[in-house]
Amino acid sequence: MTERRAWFLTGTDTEIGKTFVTCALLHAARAAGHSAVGMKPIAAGADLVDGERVNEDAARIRAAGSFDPGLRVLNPYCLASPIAPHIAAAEEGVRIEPARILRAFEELAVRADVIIVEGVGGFRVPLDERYDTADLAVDFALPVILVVGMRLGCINHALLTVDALAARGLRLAGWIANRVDPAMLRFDENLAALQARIPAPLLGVVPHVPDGDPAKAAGALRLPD
Ligand SMILES: Nc1ncnc2c1ncn2[C@@H]1O[C@H](COP(=O)(O)OP(=O)(O)OP(=O)(O)O)[C@@H](O)[C@H]1O
Ligand SMILES: C[C@H](N)[C@H](N)CCCCCC(=O)O
Ligand SMILES: [Mg+2]
Repeated sequence: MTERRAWFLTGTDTEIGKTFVTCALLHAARAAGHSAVGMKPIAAGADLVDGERVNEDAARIRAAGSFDPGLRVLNPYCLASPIAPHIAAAEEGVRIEPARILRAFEELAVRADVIIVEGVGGFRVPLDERYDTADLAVDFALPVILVVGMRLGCINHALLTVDALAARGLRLAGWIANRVDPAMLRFDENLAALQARIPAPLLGVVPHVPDGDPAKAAGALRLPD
């Protein structure tokens, strides 16, 4: 039997390709013969489909997995507005309970040998007045994958995230450079600056895929050892 492996995937910001890379990693894992699923514990922004709230990230992650664990297992908290989640939750009177998220994770994890959990926004996004996504990563107790959205400003964001992970005792299993901005100037020099400073393996440089199909980026990536 294959050993179960799971990671918490975070990024340098919102809209930098966490979902894109999560899906590409799931495709890469499946191509290597693994049963692979993703999870989006908390999402902000939803459409109503047949009376059920569906978040776009959750739908993309659901489509990329080996099997469908059910939308509310894959995405236990789906808030309506595409805003900071603690504000969306407060507006709806929802309290985010970490225990419910961890139960859902166990439910899907028993059926897969590769699991990728996508955070929300960057690494320290509040979920209520005291708890944030860094606390959630600690509660998951998983090694972390960091997606760096390659655009001006990402070096600072990446290094702050690396420091924040270390401060919580989390292990950075690897990082991925995602070419979210294909027009970034001095790409190679920026990549070299990050490689020299991030104390973890580079798992891949994801090209800009014009049609946004993450399956086409799977070959540019590997899972952490
Ligand atoms: N390498 C890439 N090539 C082409 N398009 C990309 C790439 N990476 C990301 N994108 C596109 O950029 C947009 C933002 O990416 P994505 O939704 O994955 O970001 P995110 O970090 O998950 O955002 P959020 O914080 O909302 O979860 C999407 O439209 C996605 O398809
Ligand atoms: C709605 C959006 N796409 C993200 N899912 C939420 C990003 C929250 C960012 C909060 C912040 O750091 O200011
Ligand atoms: Mg996302």
